[in-house]
Amino acid sequence: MSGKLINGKEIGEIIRQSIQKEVNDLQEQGVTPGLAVILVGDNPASKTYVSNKQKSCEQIGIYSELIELSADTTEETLLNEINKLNADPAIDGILVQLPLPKHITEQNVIAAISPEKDVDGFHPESVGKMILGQPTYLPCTPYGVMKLLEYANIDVAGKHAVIVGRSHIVGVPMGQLLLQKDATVTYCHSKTPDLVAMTTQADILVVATGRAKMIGAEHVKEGAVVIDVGINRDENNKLCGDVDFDAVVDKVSAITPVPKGVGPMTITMLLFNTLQSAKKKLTQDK
Ligand SMILES: Nc1nc(=O)c2c([nH]1)NC[C@@H]1CN(c3ccc(C(=O)N[C@@H](CCC(=O)O)C(=O)O)cc3)C=[N+]21
Repeated sequence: MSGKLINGKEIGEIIRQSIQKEVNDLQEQGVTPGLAVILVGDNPASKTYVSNKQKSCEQIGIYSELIELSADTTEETLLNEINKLNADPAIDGILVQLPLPKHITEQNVIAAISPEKDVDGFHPESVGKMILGQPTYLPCTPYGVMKLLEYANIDVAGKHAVIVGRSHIVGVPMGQLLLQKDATVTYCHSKTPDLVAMTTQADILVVATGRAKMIGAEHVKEGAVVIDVGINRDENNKLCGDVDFDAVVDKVSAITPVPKGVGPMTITMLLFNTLQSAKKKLTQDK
């Protein structure tokens, strides 16, 4: 049973050790990677995520800057802040915590981030390059999932990967990255008429819907690999995924838990992308 668990905390830790080594090397050359996080409003979940990101930066020697703006901040003010960070040589990566208040148009904000500092990989230029398979910042959550599969020795080529959820930040790029590793990819979403008929065909099932425990035993094929991207609170206010872990664990060959699954990998890949950005600065300056 224990061999089944894909531990994102442990795998993330292994990757962070090599990032930390590279950060140290960079610092010896006089470069400190810097990440700016902009938080608009005071959503408690967002605050927790942001403080996790900051702690992780601190731990491995990445400079981090938090810009906190009130919930009624105008789009114009936010765009001004982004422009300042675009021009700030101490900042290699800019992350605007999503979701944003409704009066702000997310696409305008994402498009304002310099693609050179787009460590989330959300800018249209980054998305385009990802789809074309060109070097770019890959979105941290799908990238983290690919690393989990790699470290868990799960070969993707020729497998049928079924993605549940079609968000621009997880579901859509997830399918793209799996496709690039030669998986056969099926996307499912809220308008899919017979979800069970689709998900039971999955060798690799990735769930990113934001609906607590929506995937049960009836959705999974015996021996499937299940990746749970969801982070929700259950009826007892306990952290849980989009997958009913207890219901499927005996049926699957491998599964990511929540917490300690995909979440820590998202942050790990954010640190990785920030390091890559800082490394570019080094070669450009010389
Ligand atoms: N521009 C932007 N980029 C993001 O990457 C982004 C975002 N906005 N908005 C919100 C989501 C969510 N997200 C998480 C990252 C790590 C954990 C994480 O580390 N979770 C831990 C602990 C969770 C806990 O204790 O609350 C775990 O799953 O083990 C969770 C959630 C990044 N997001």
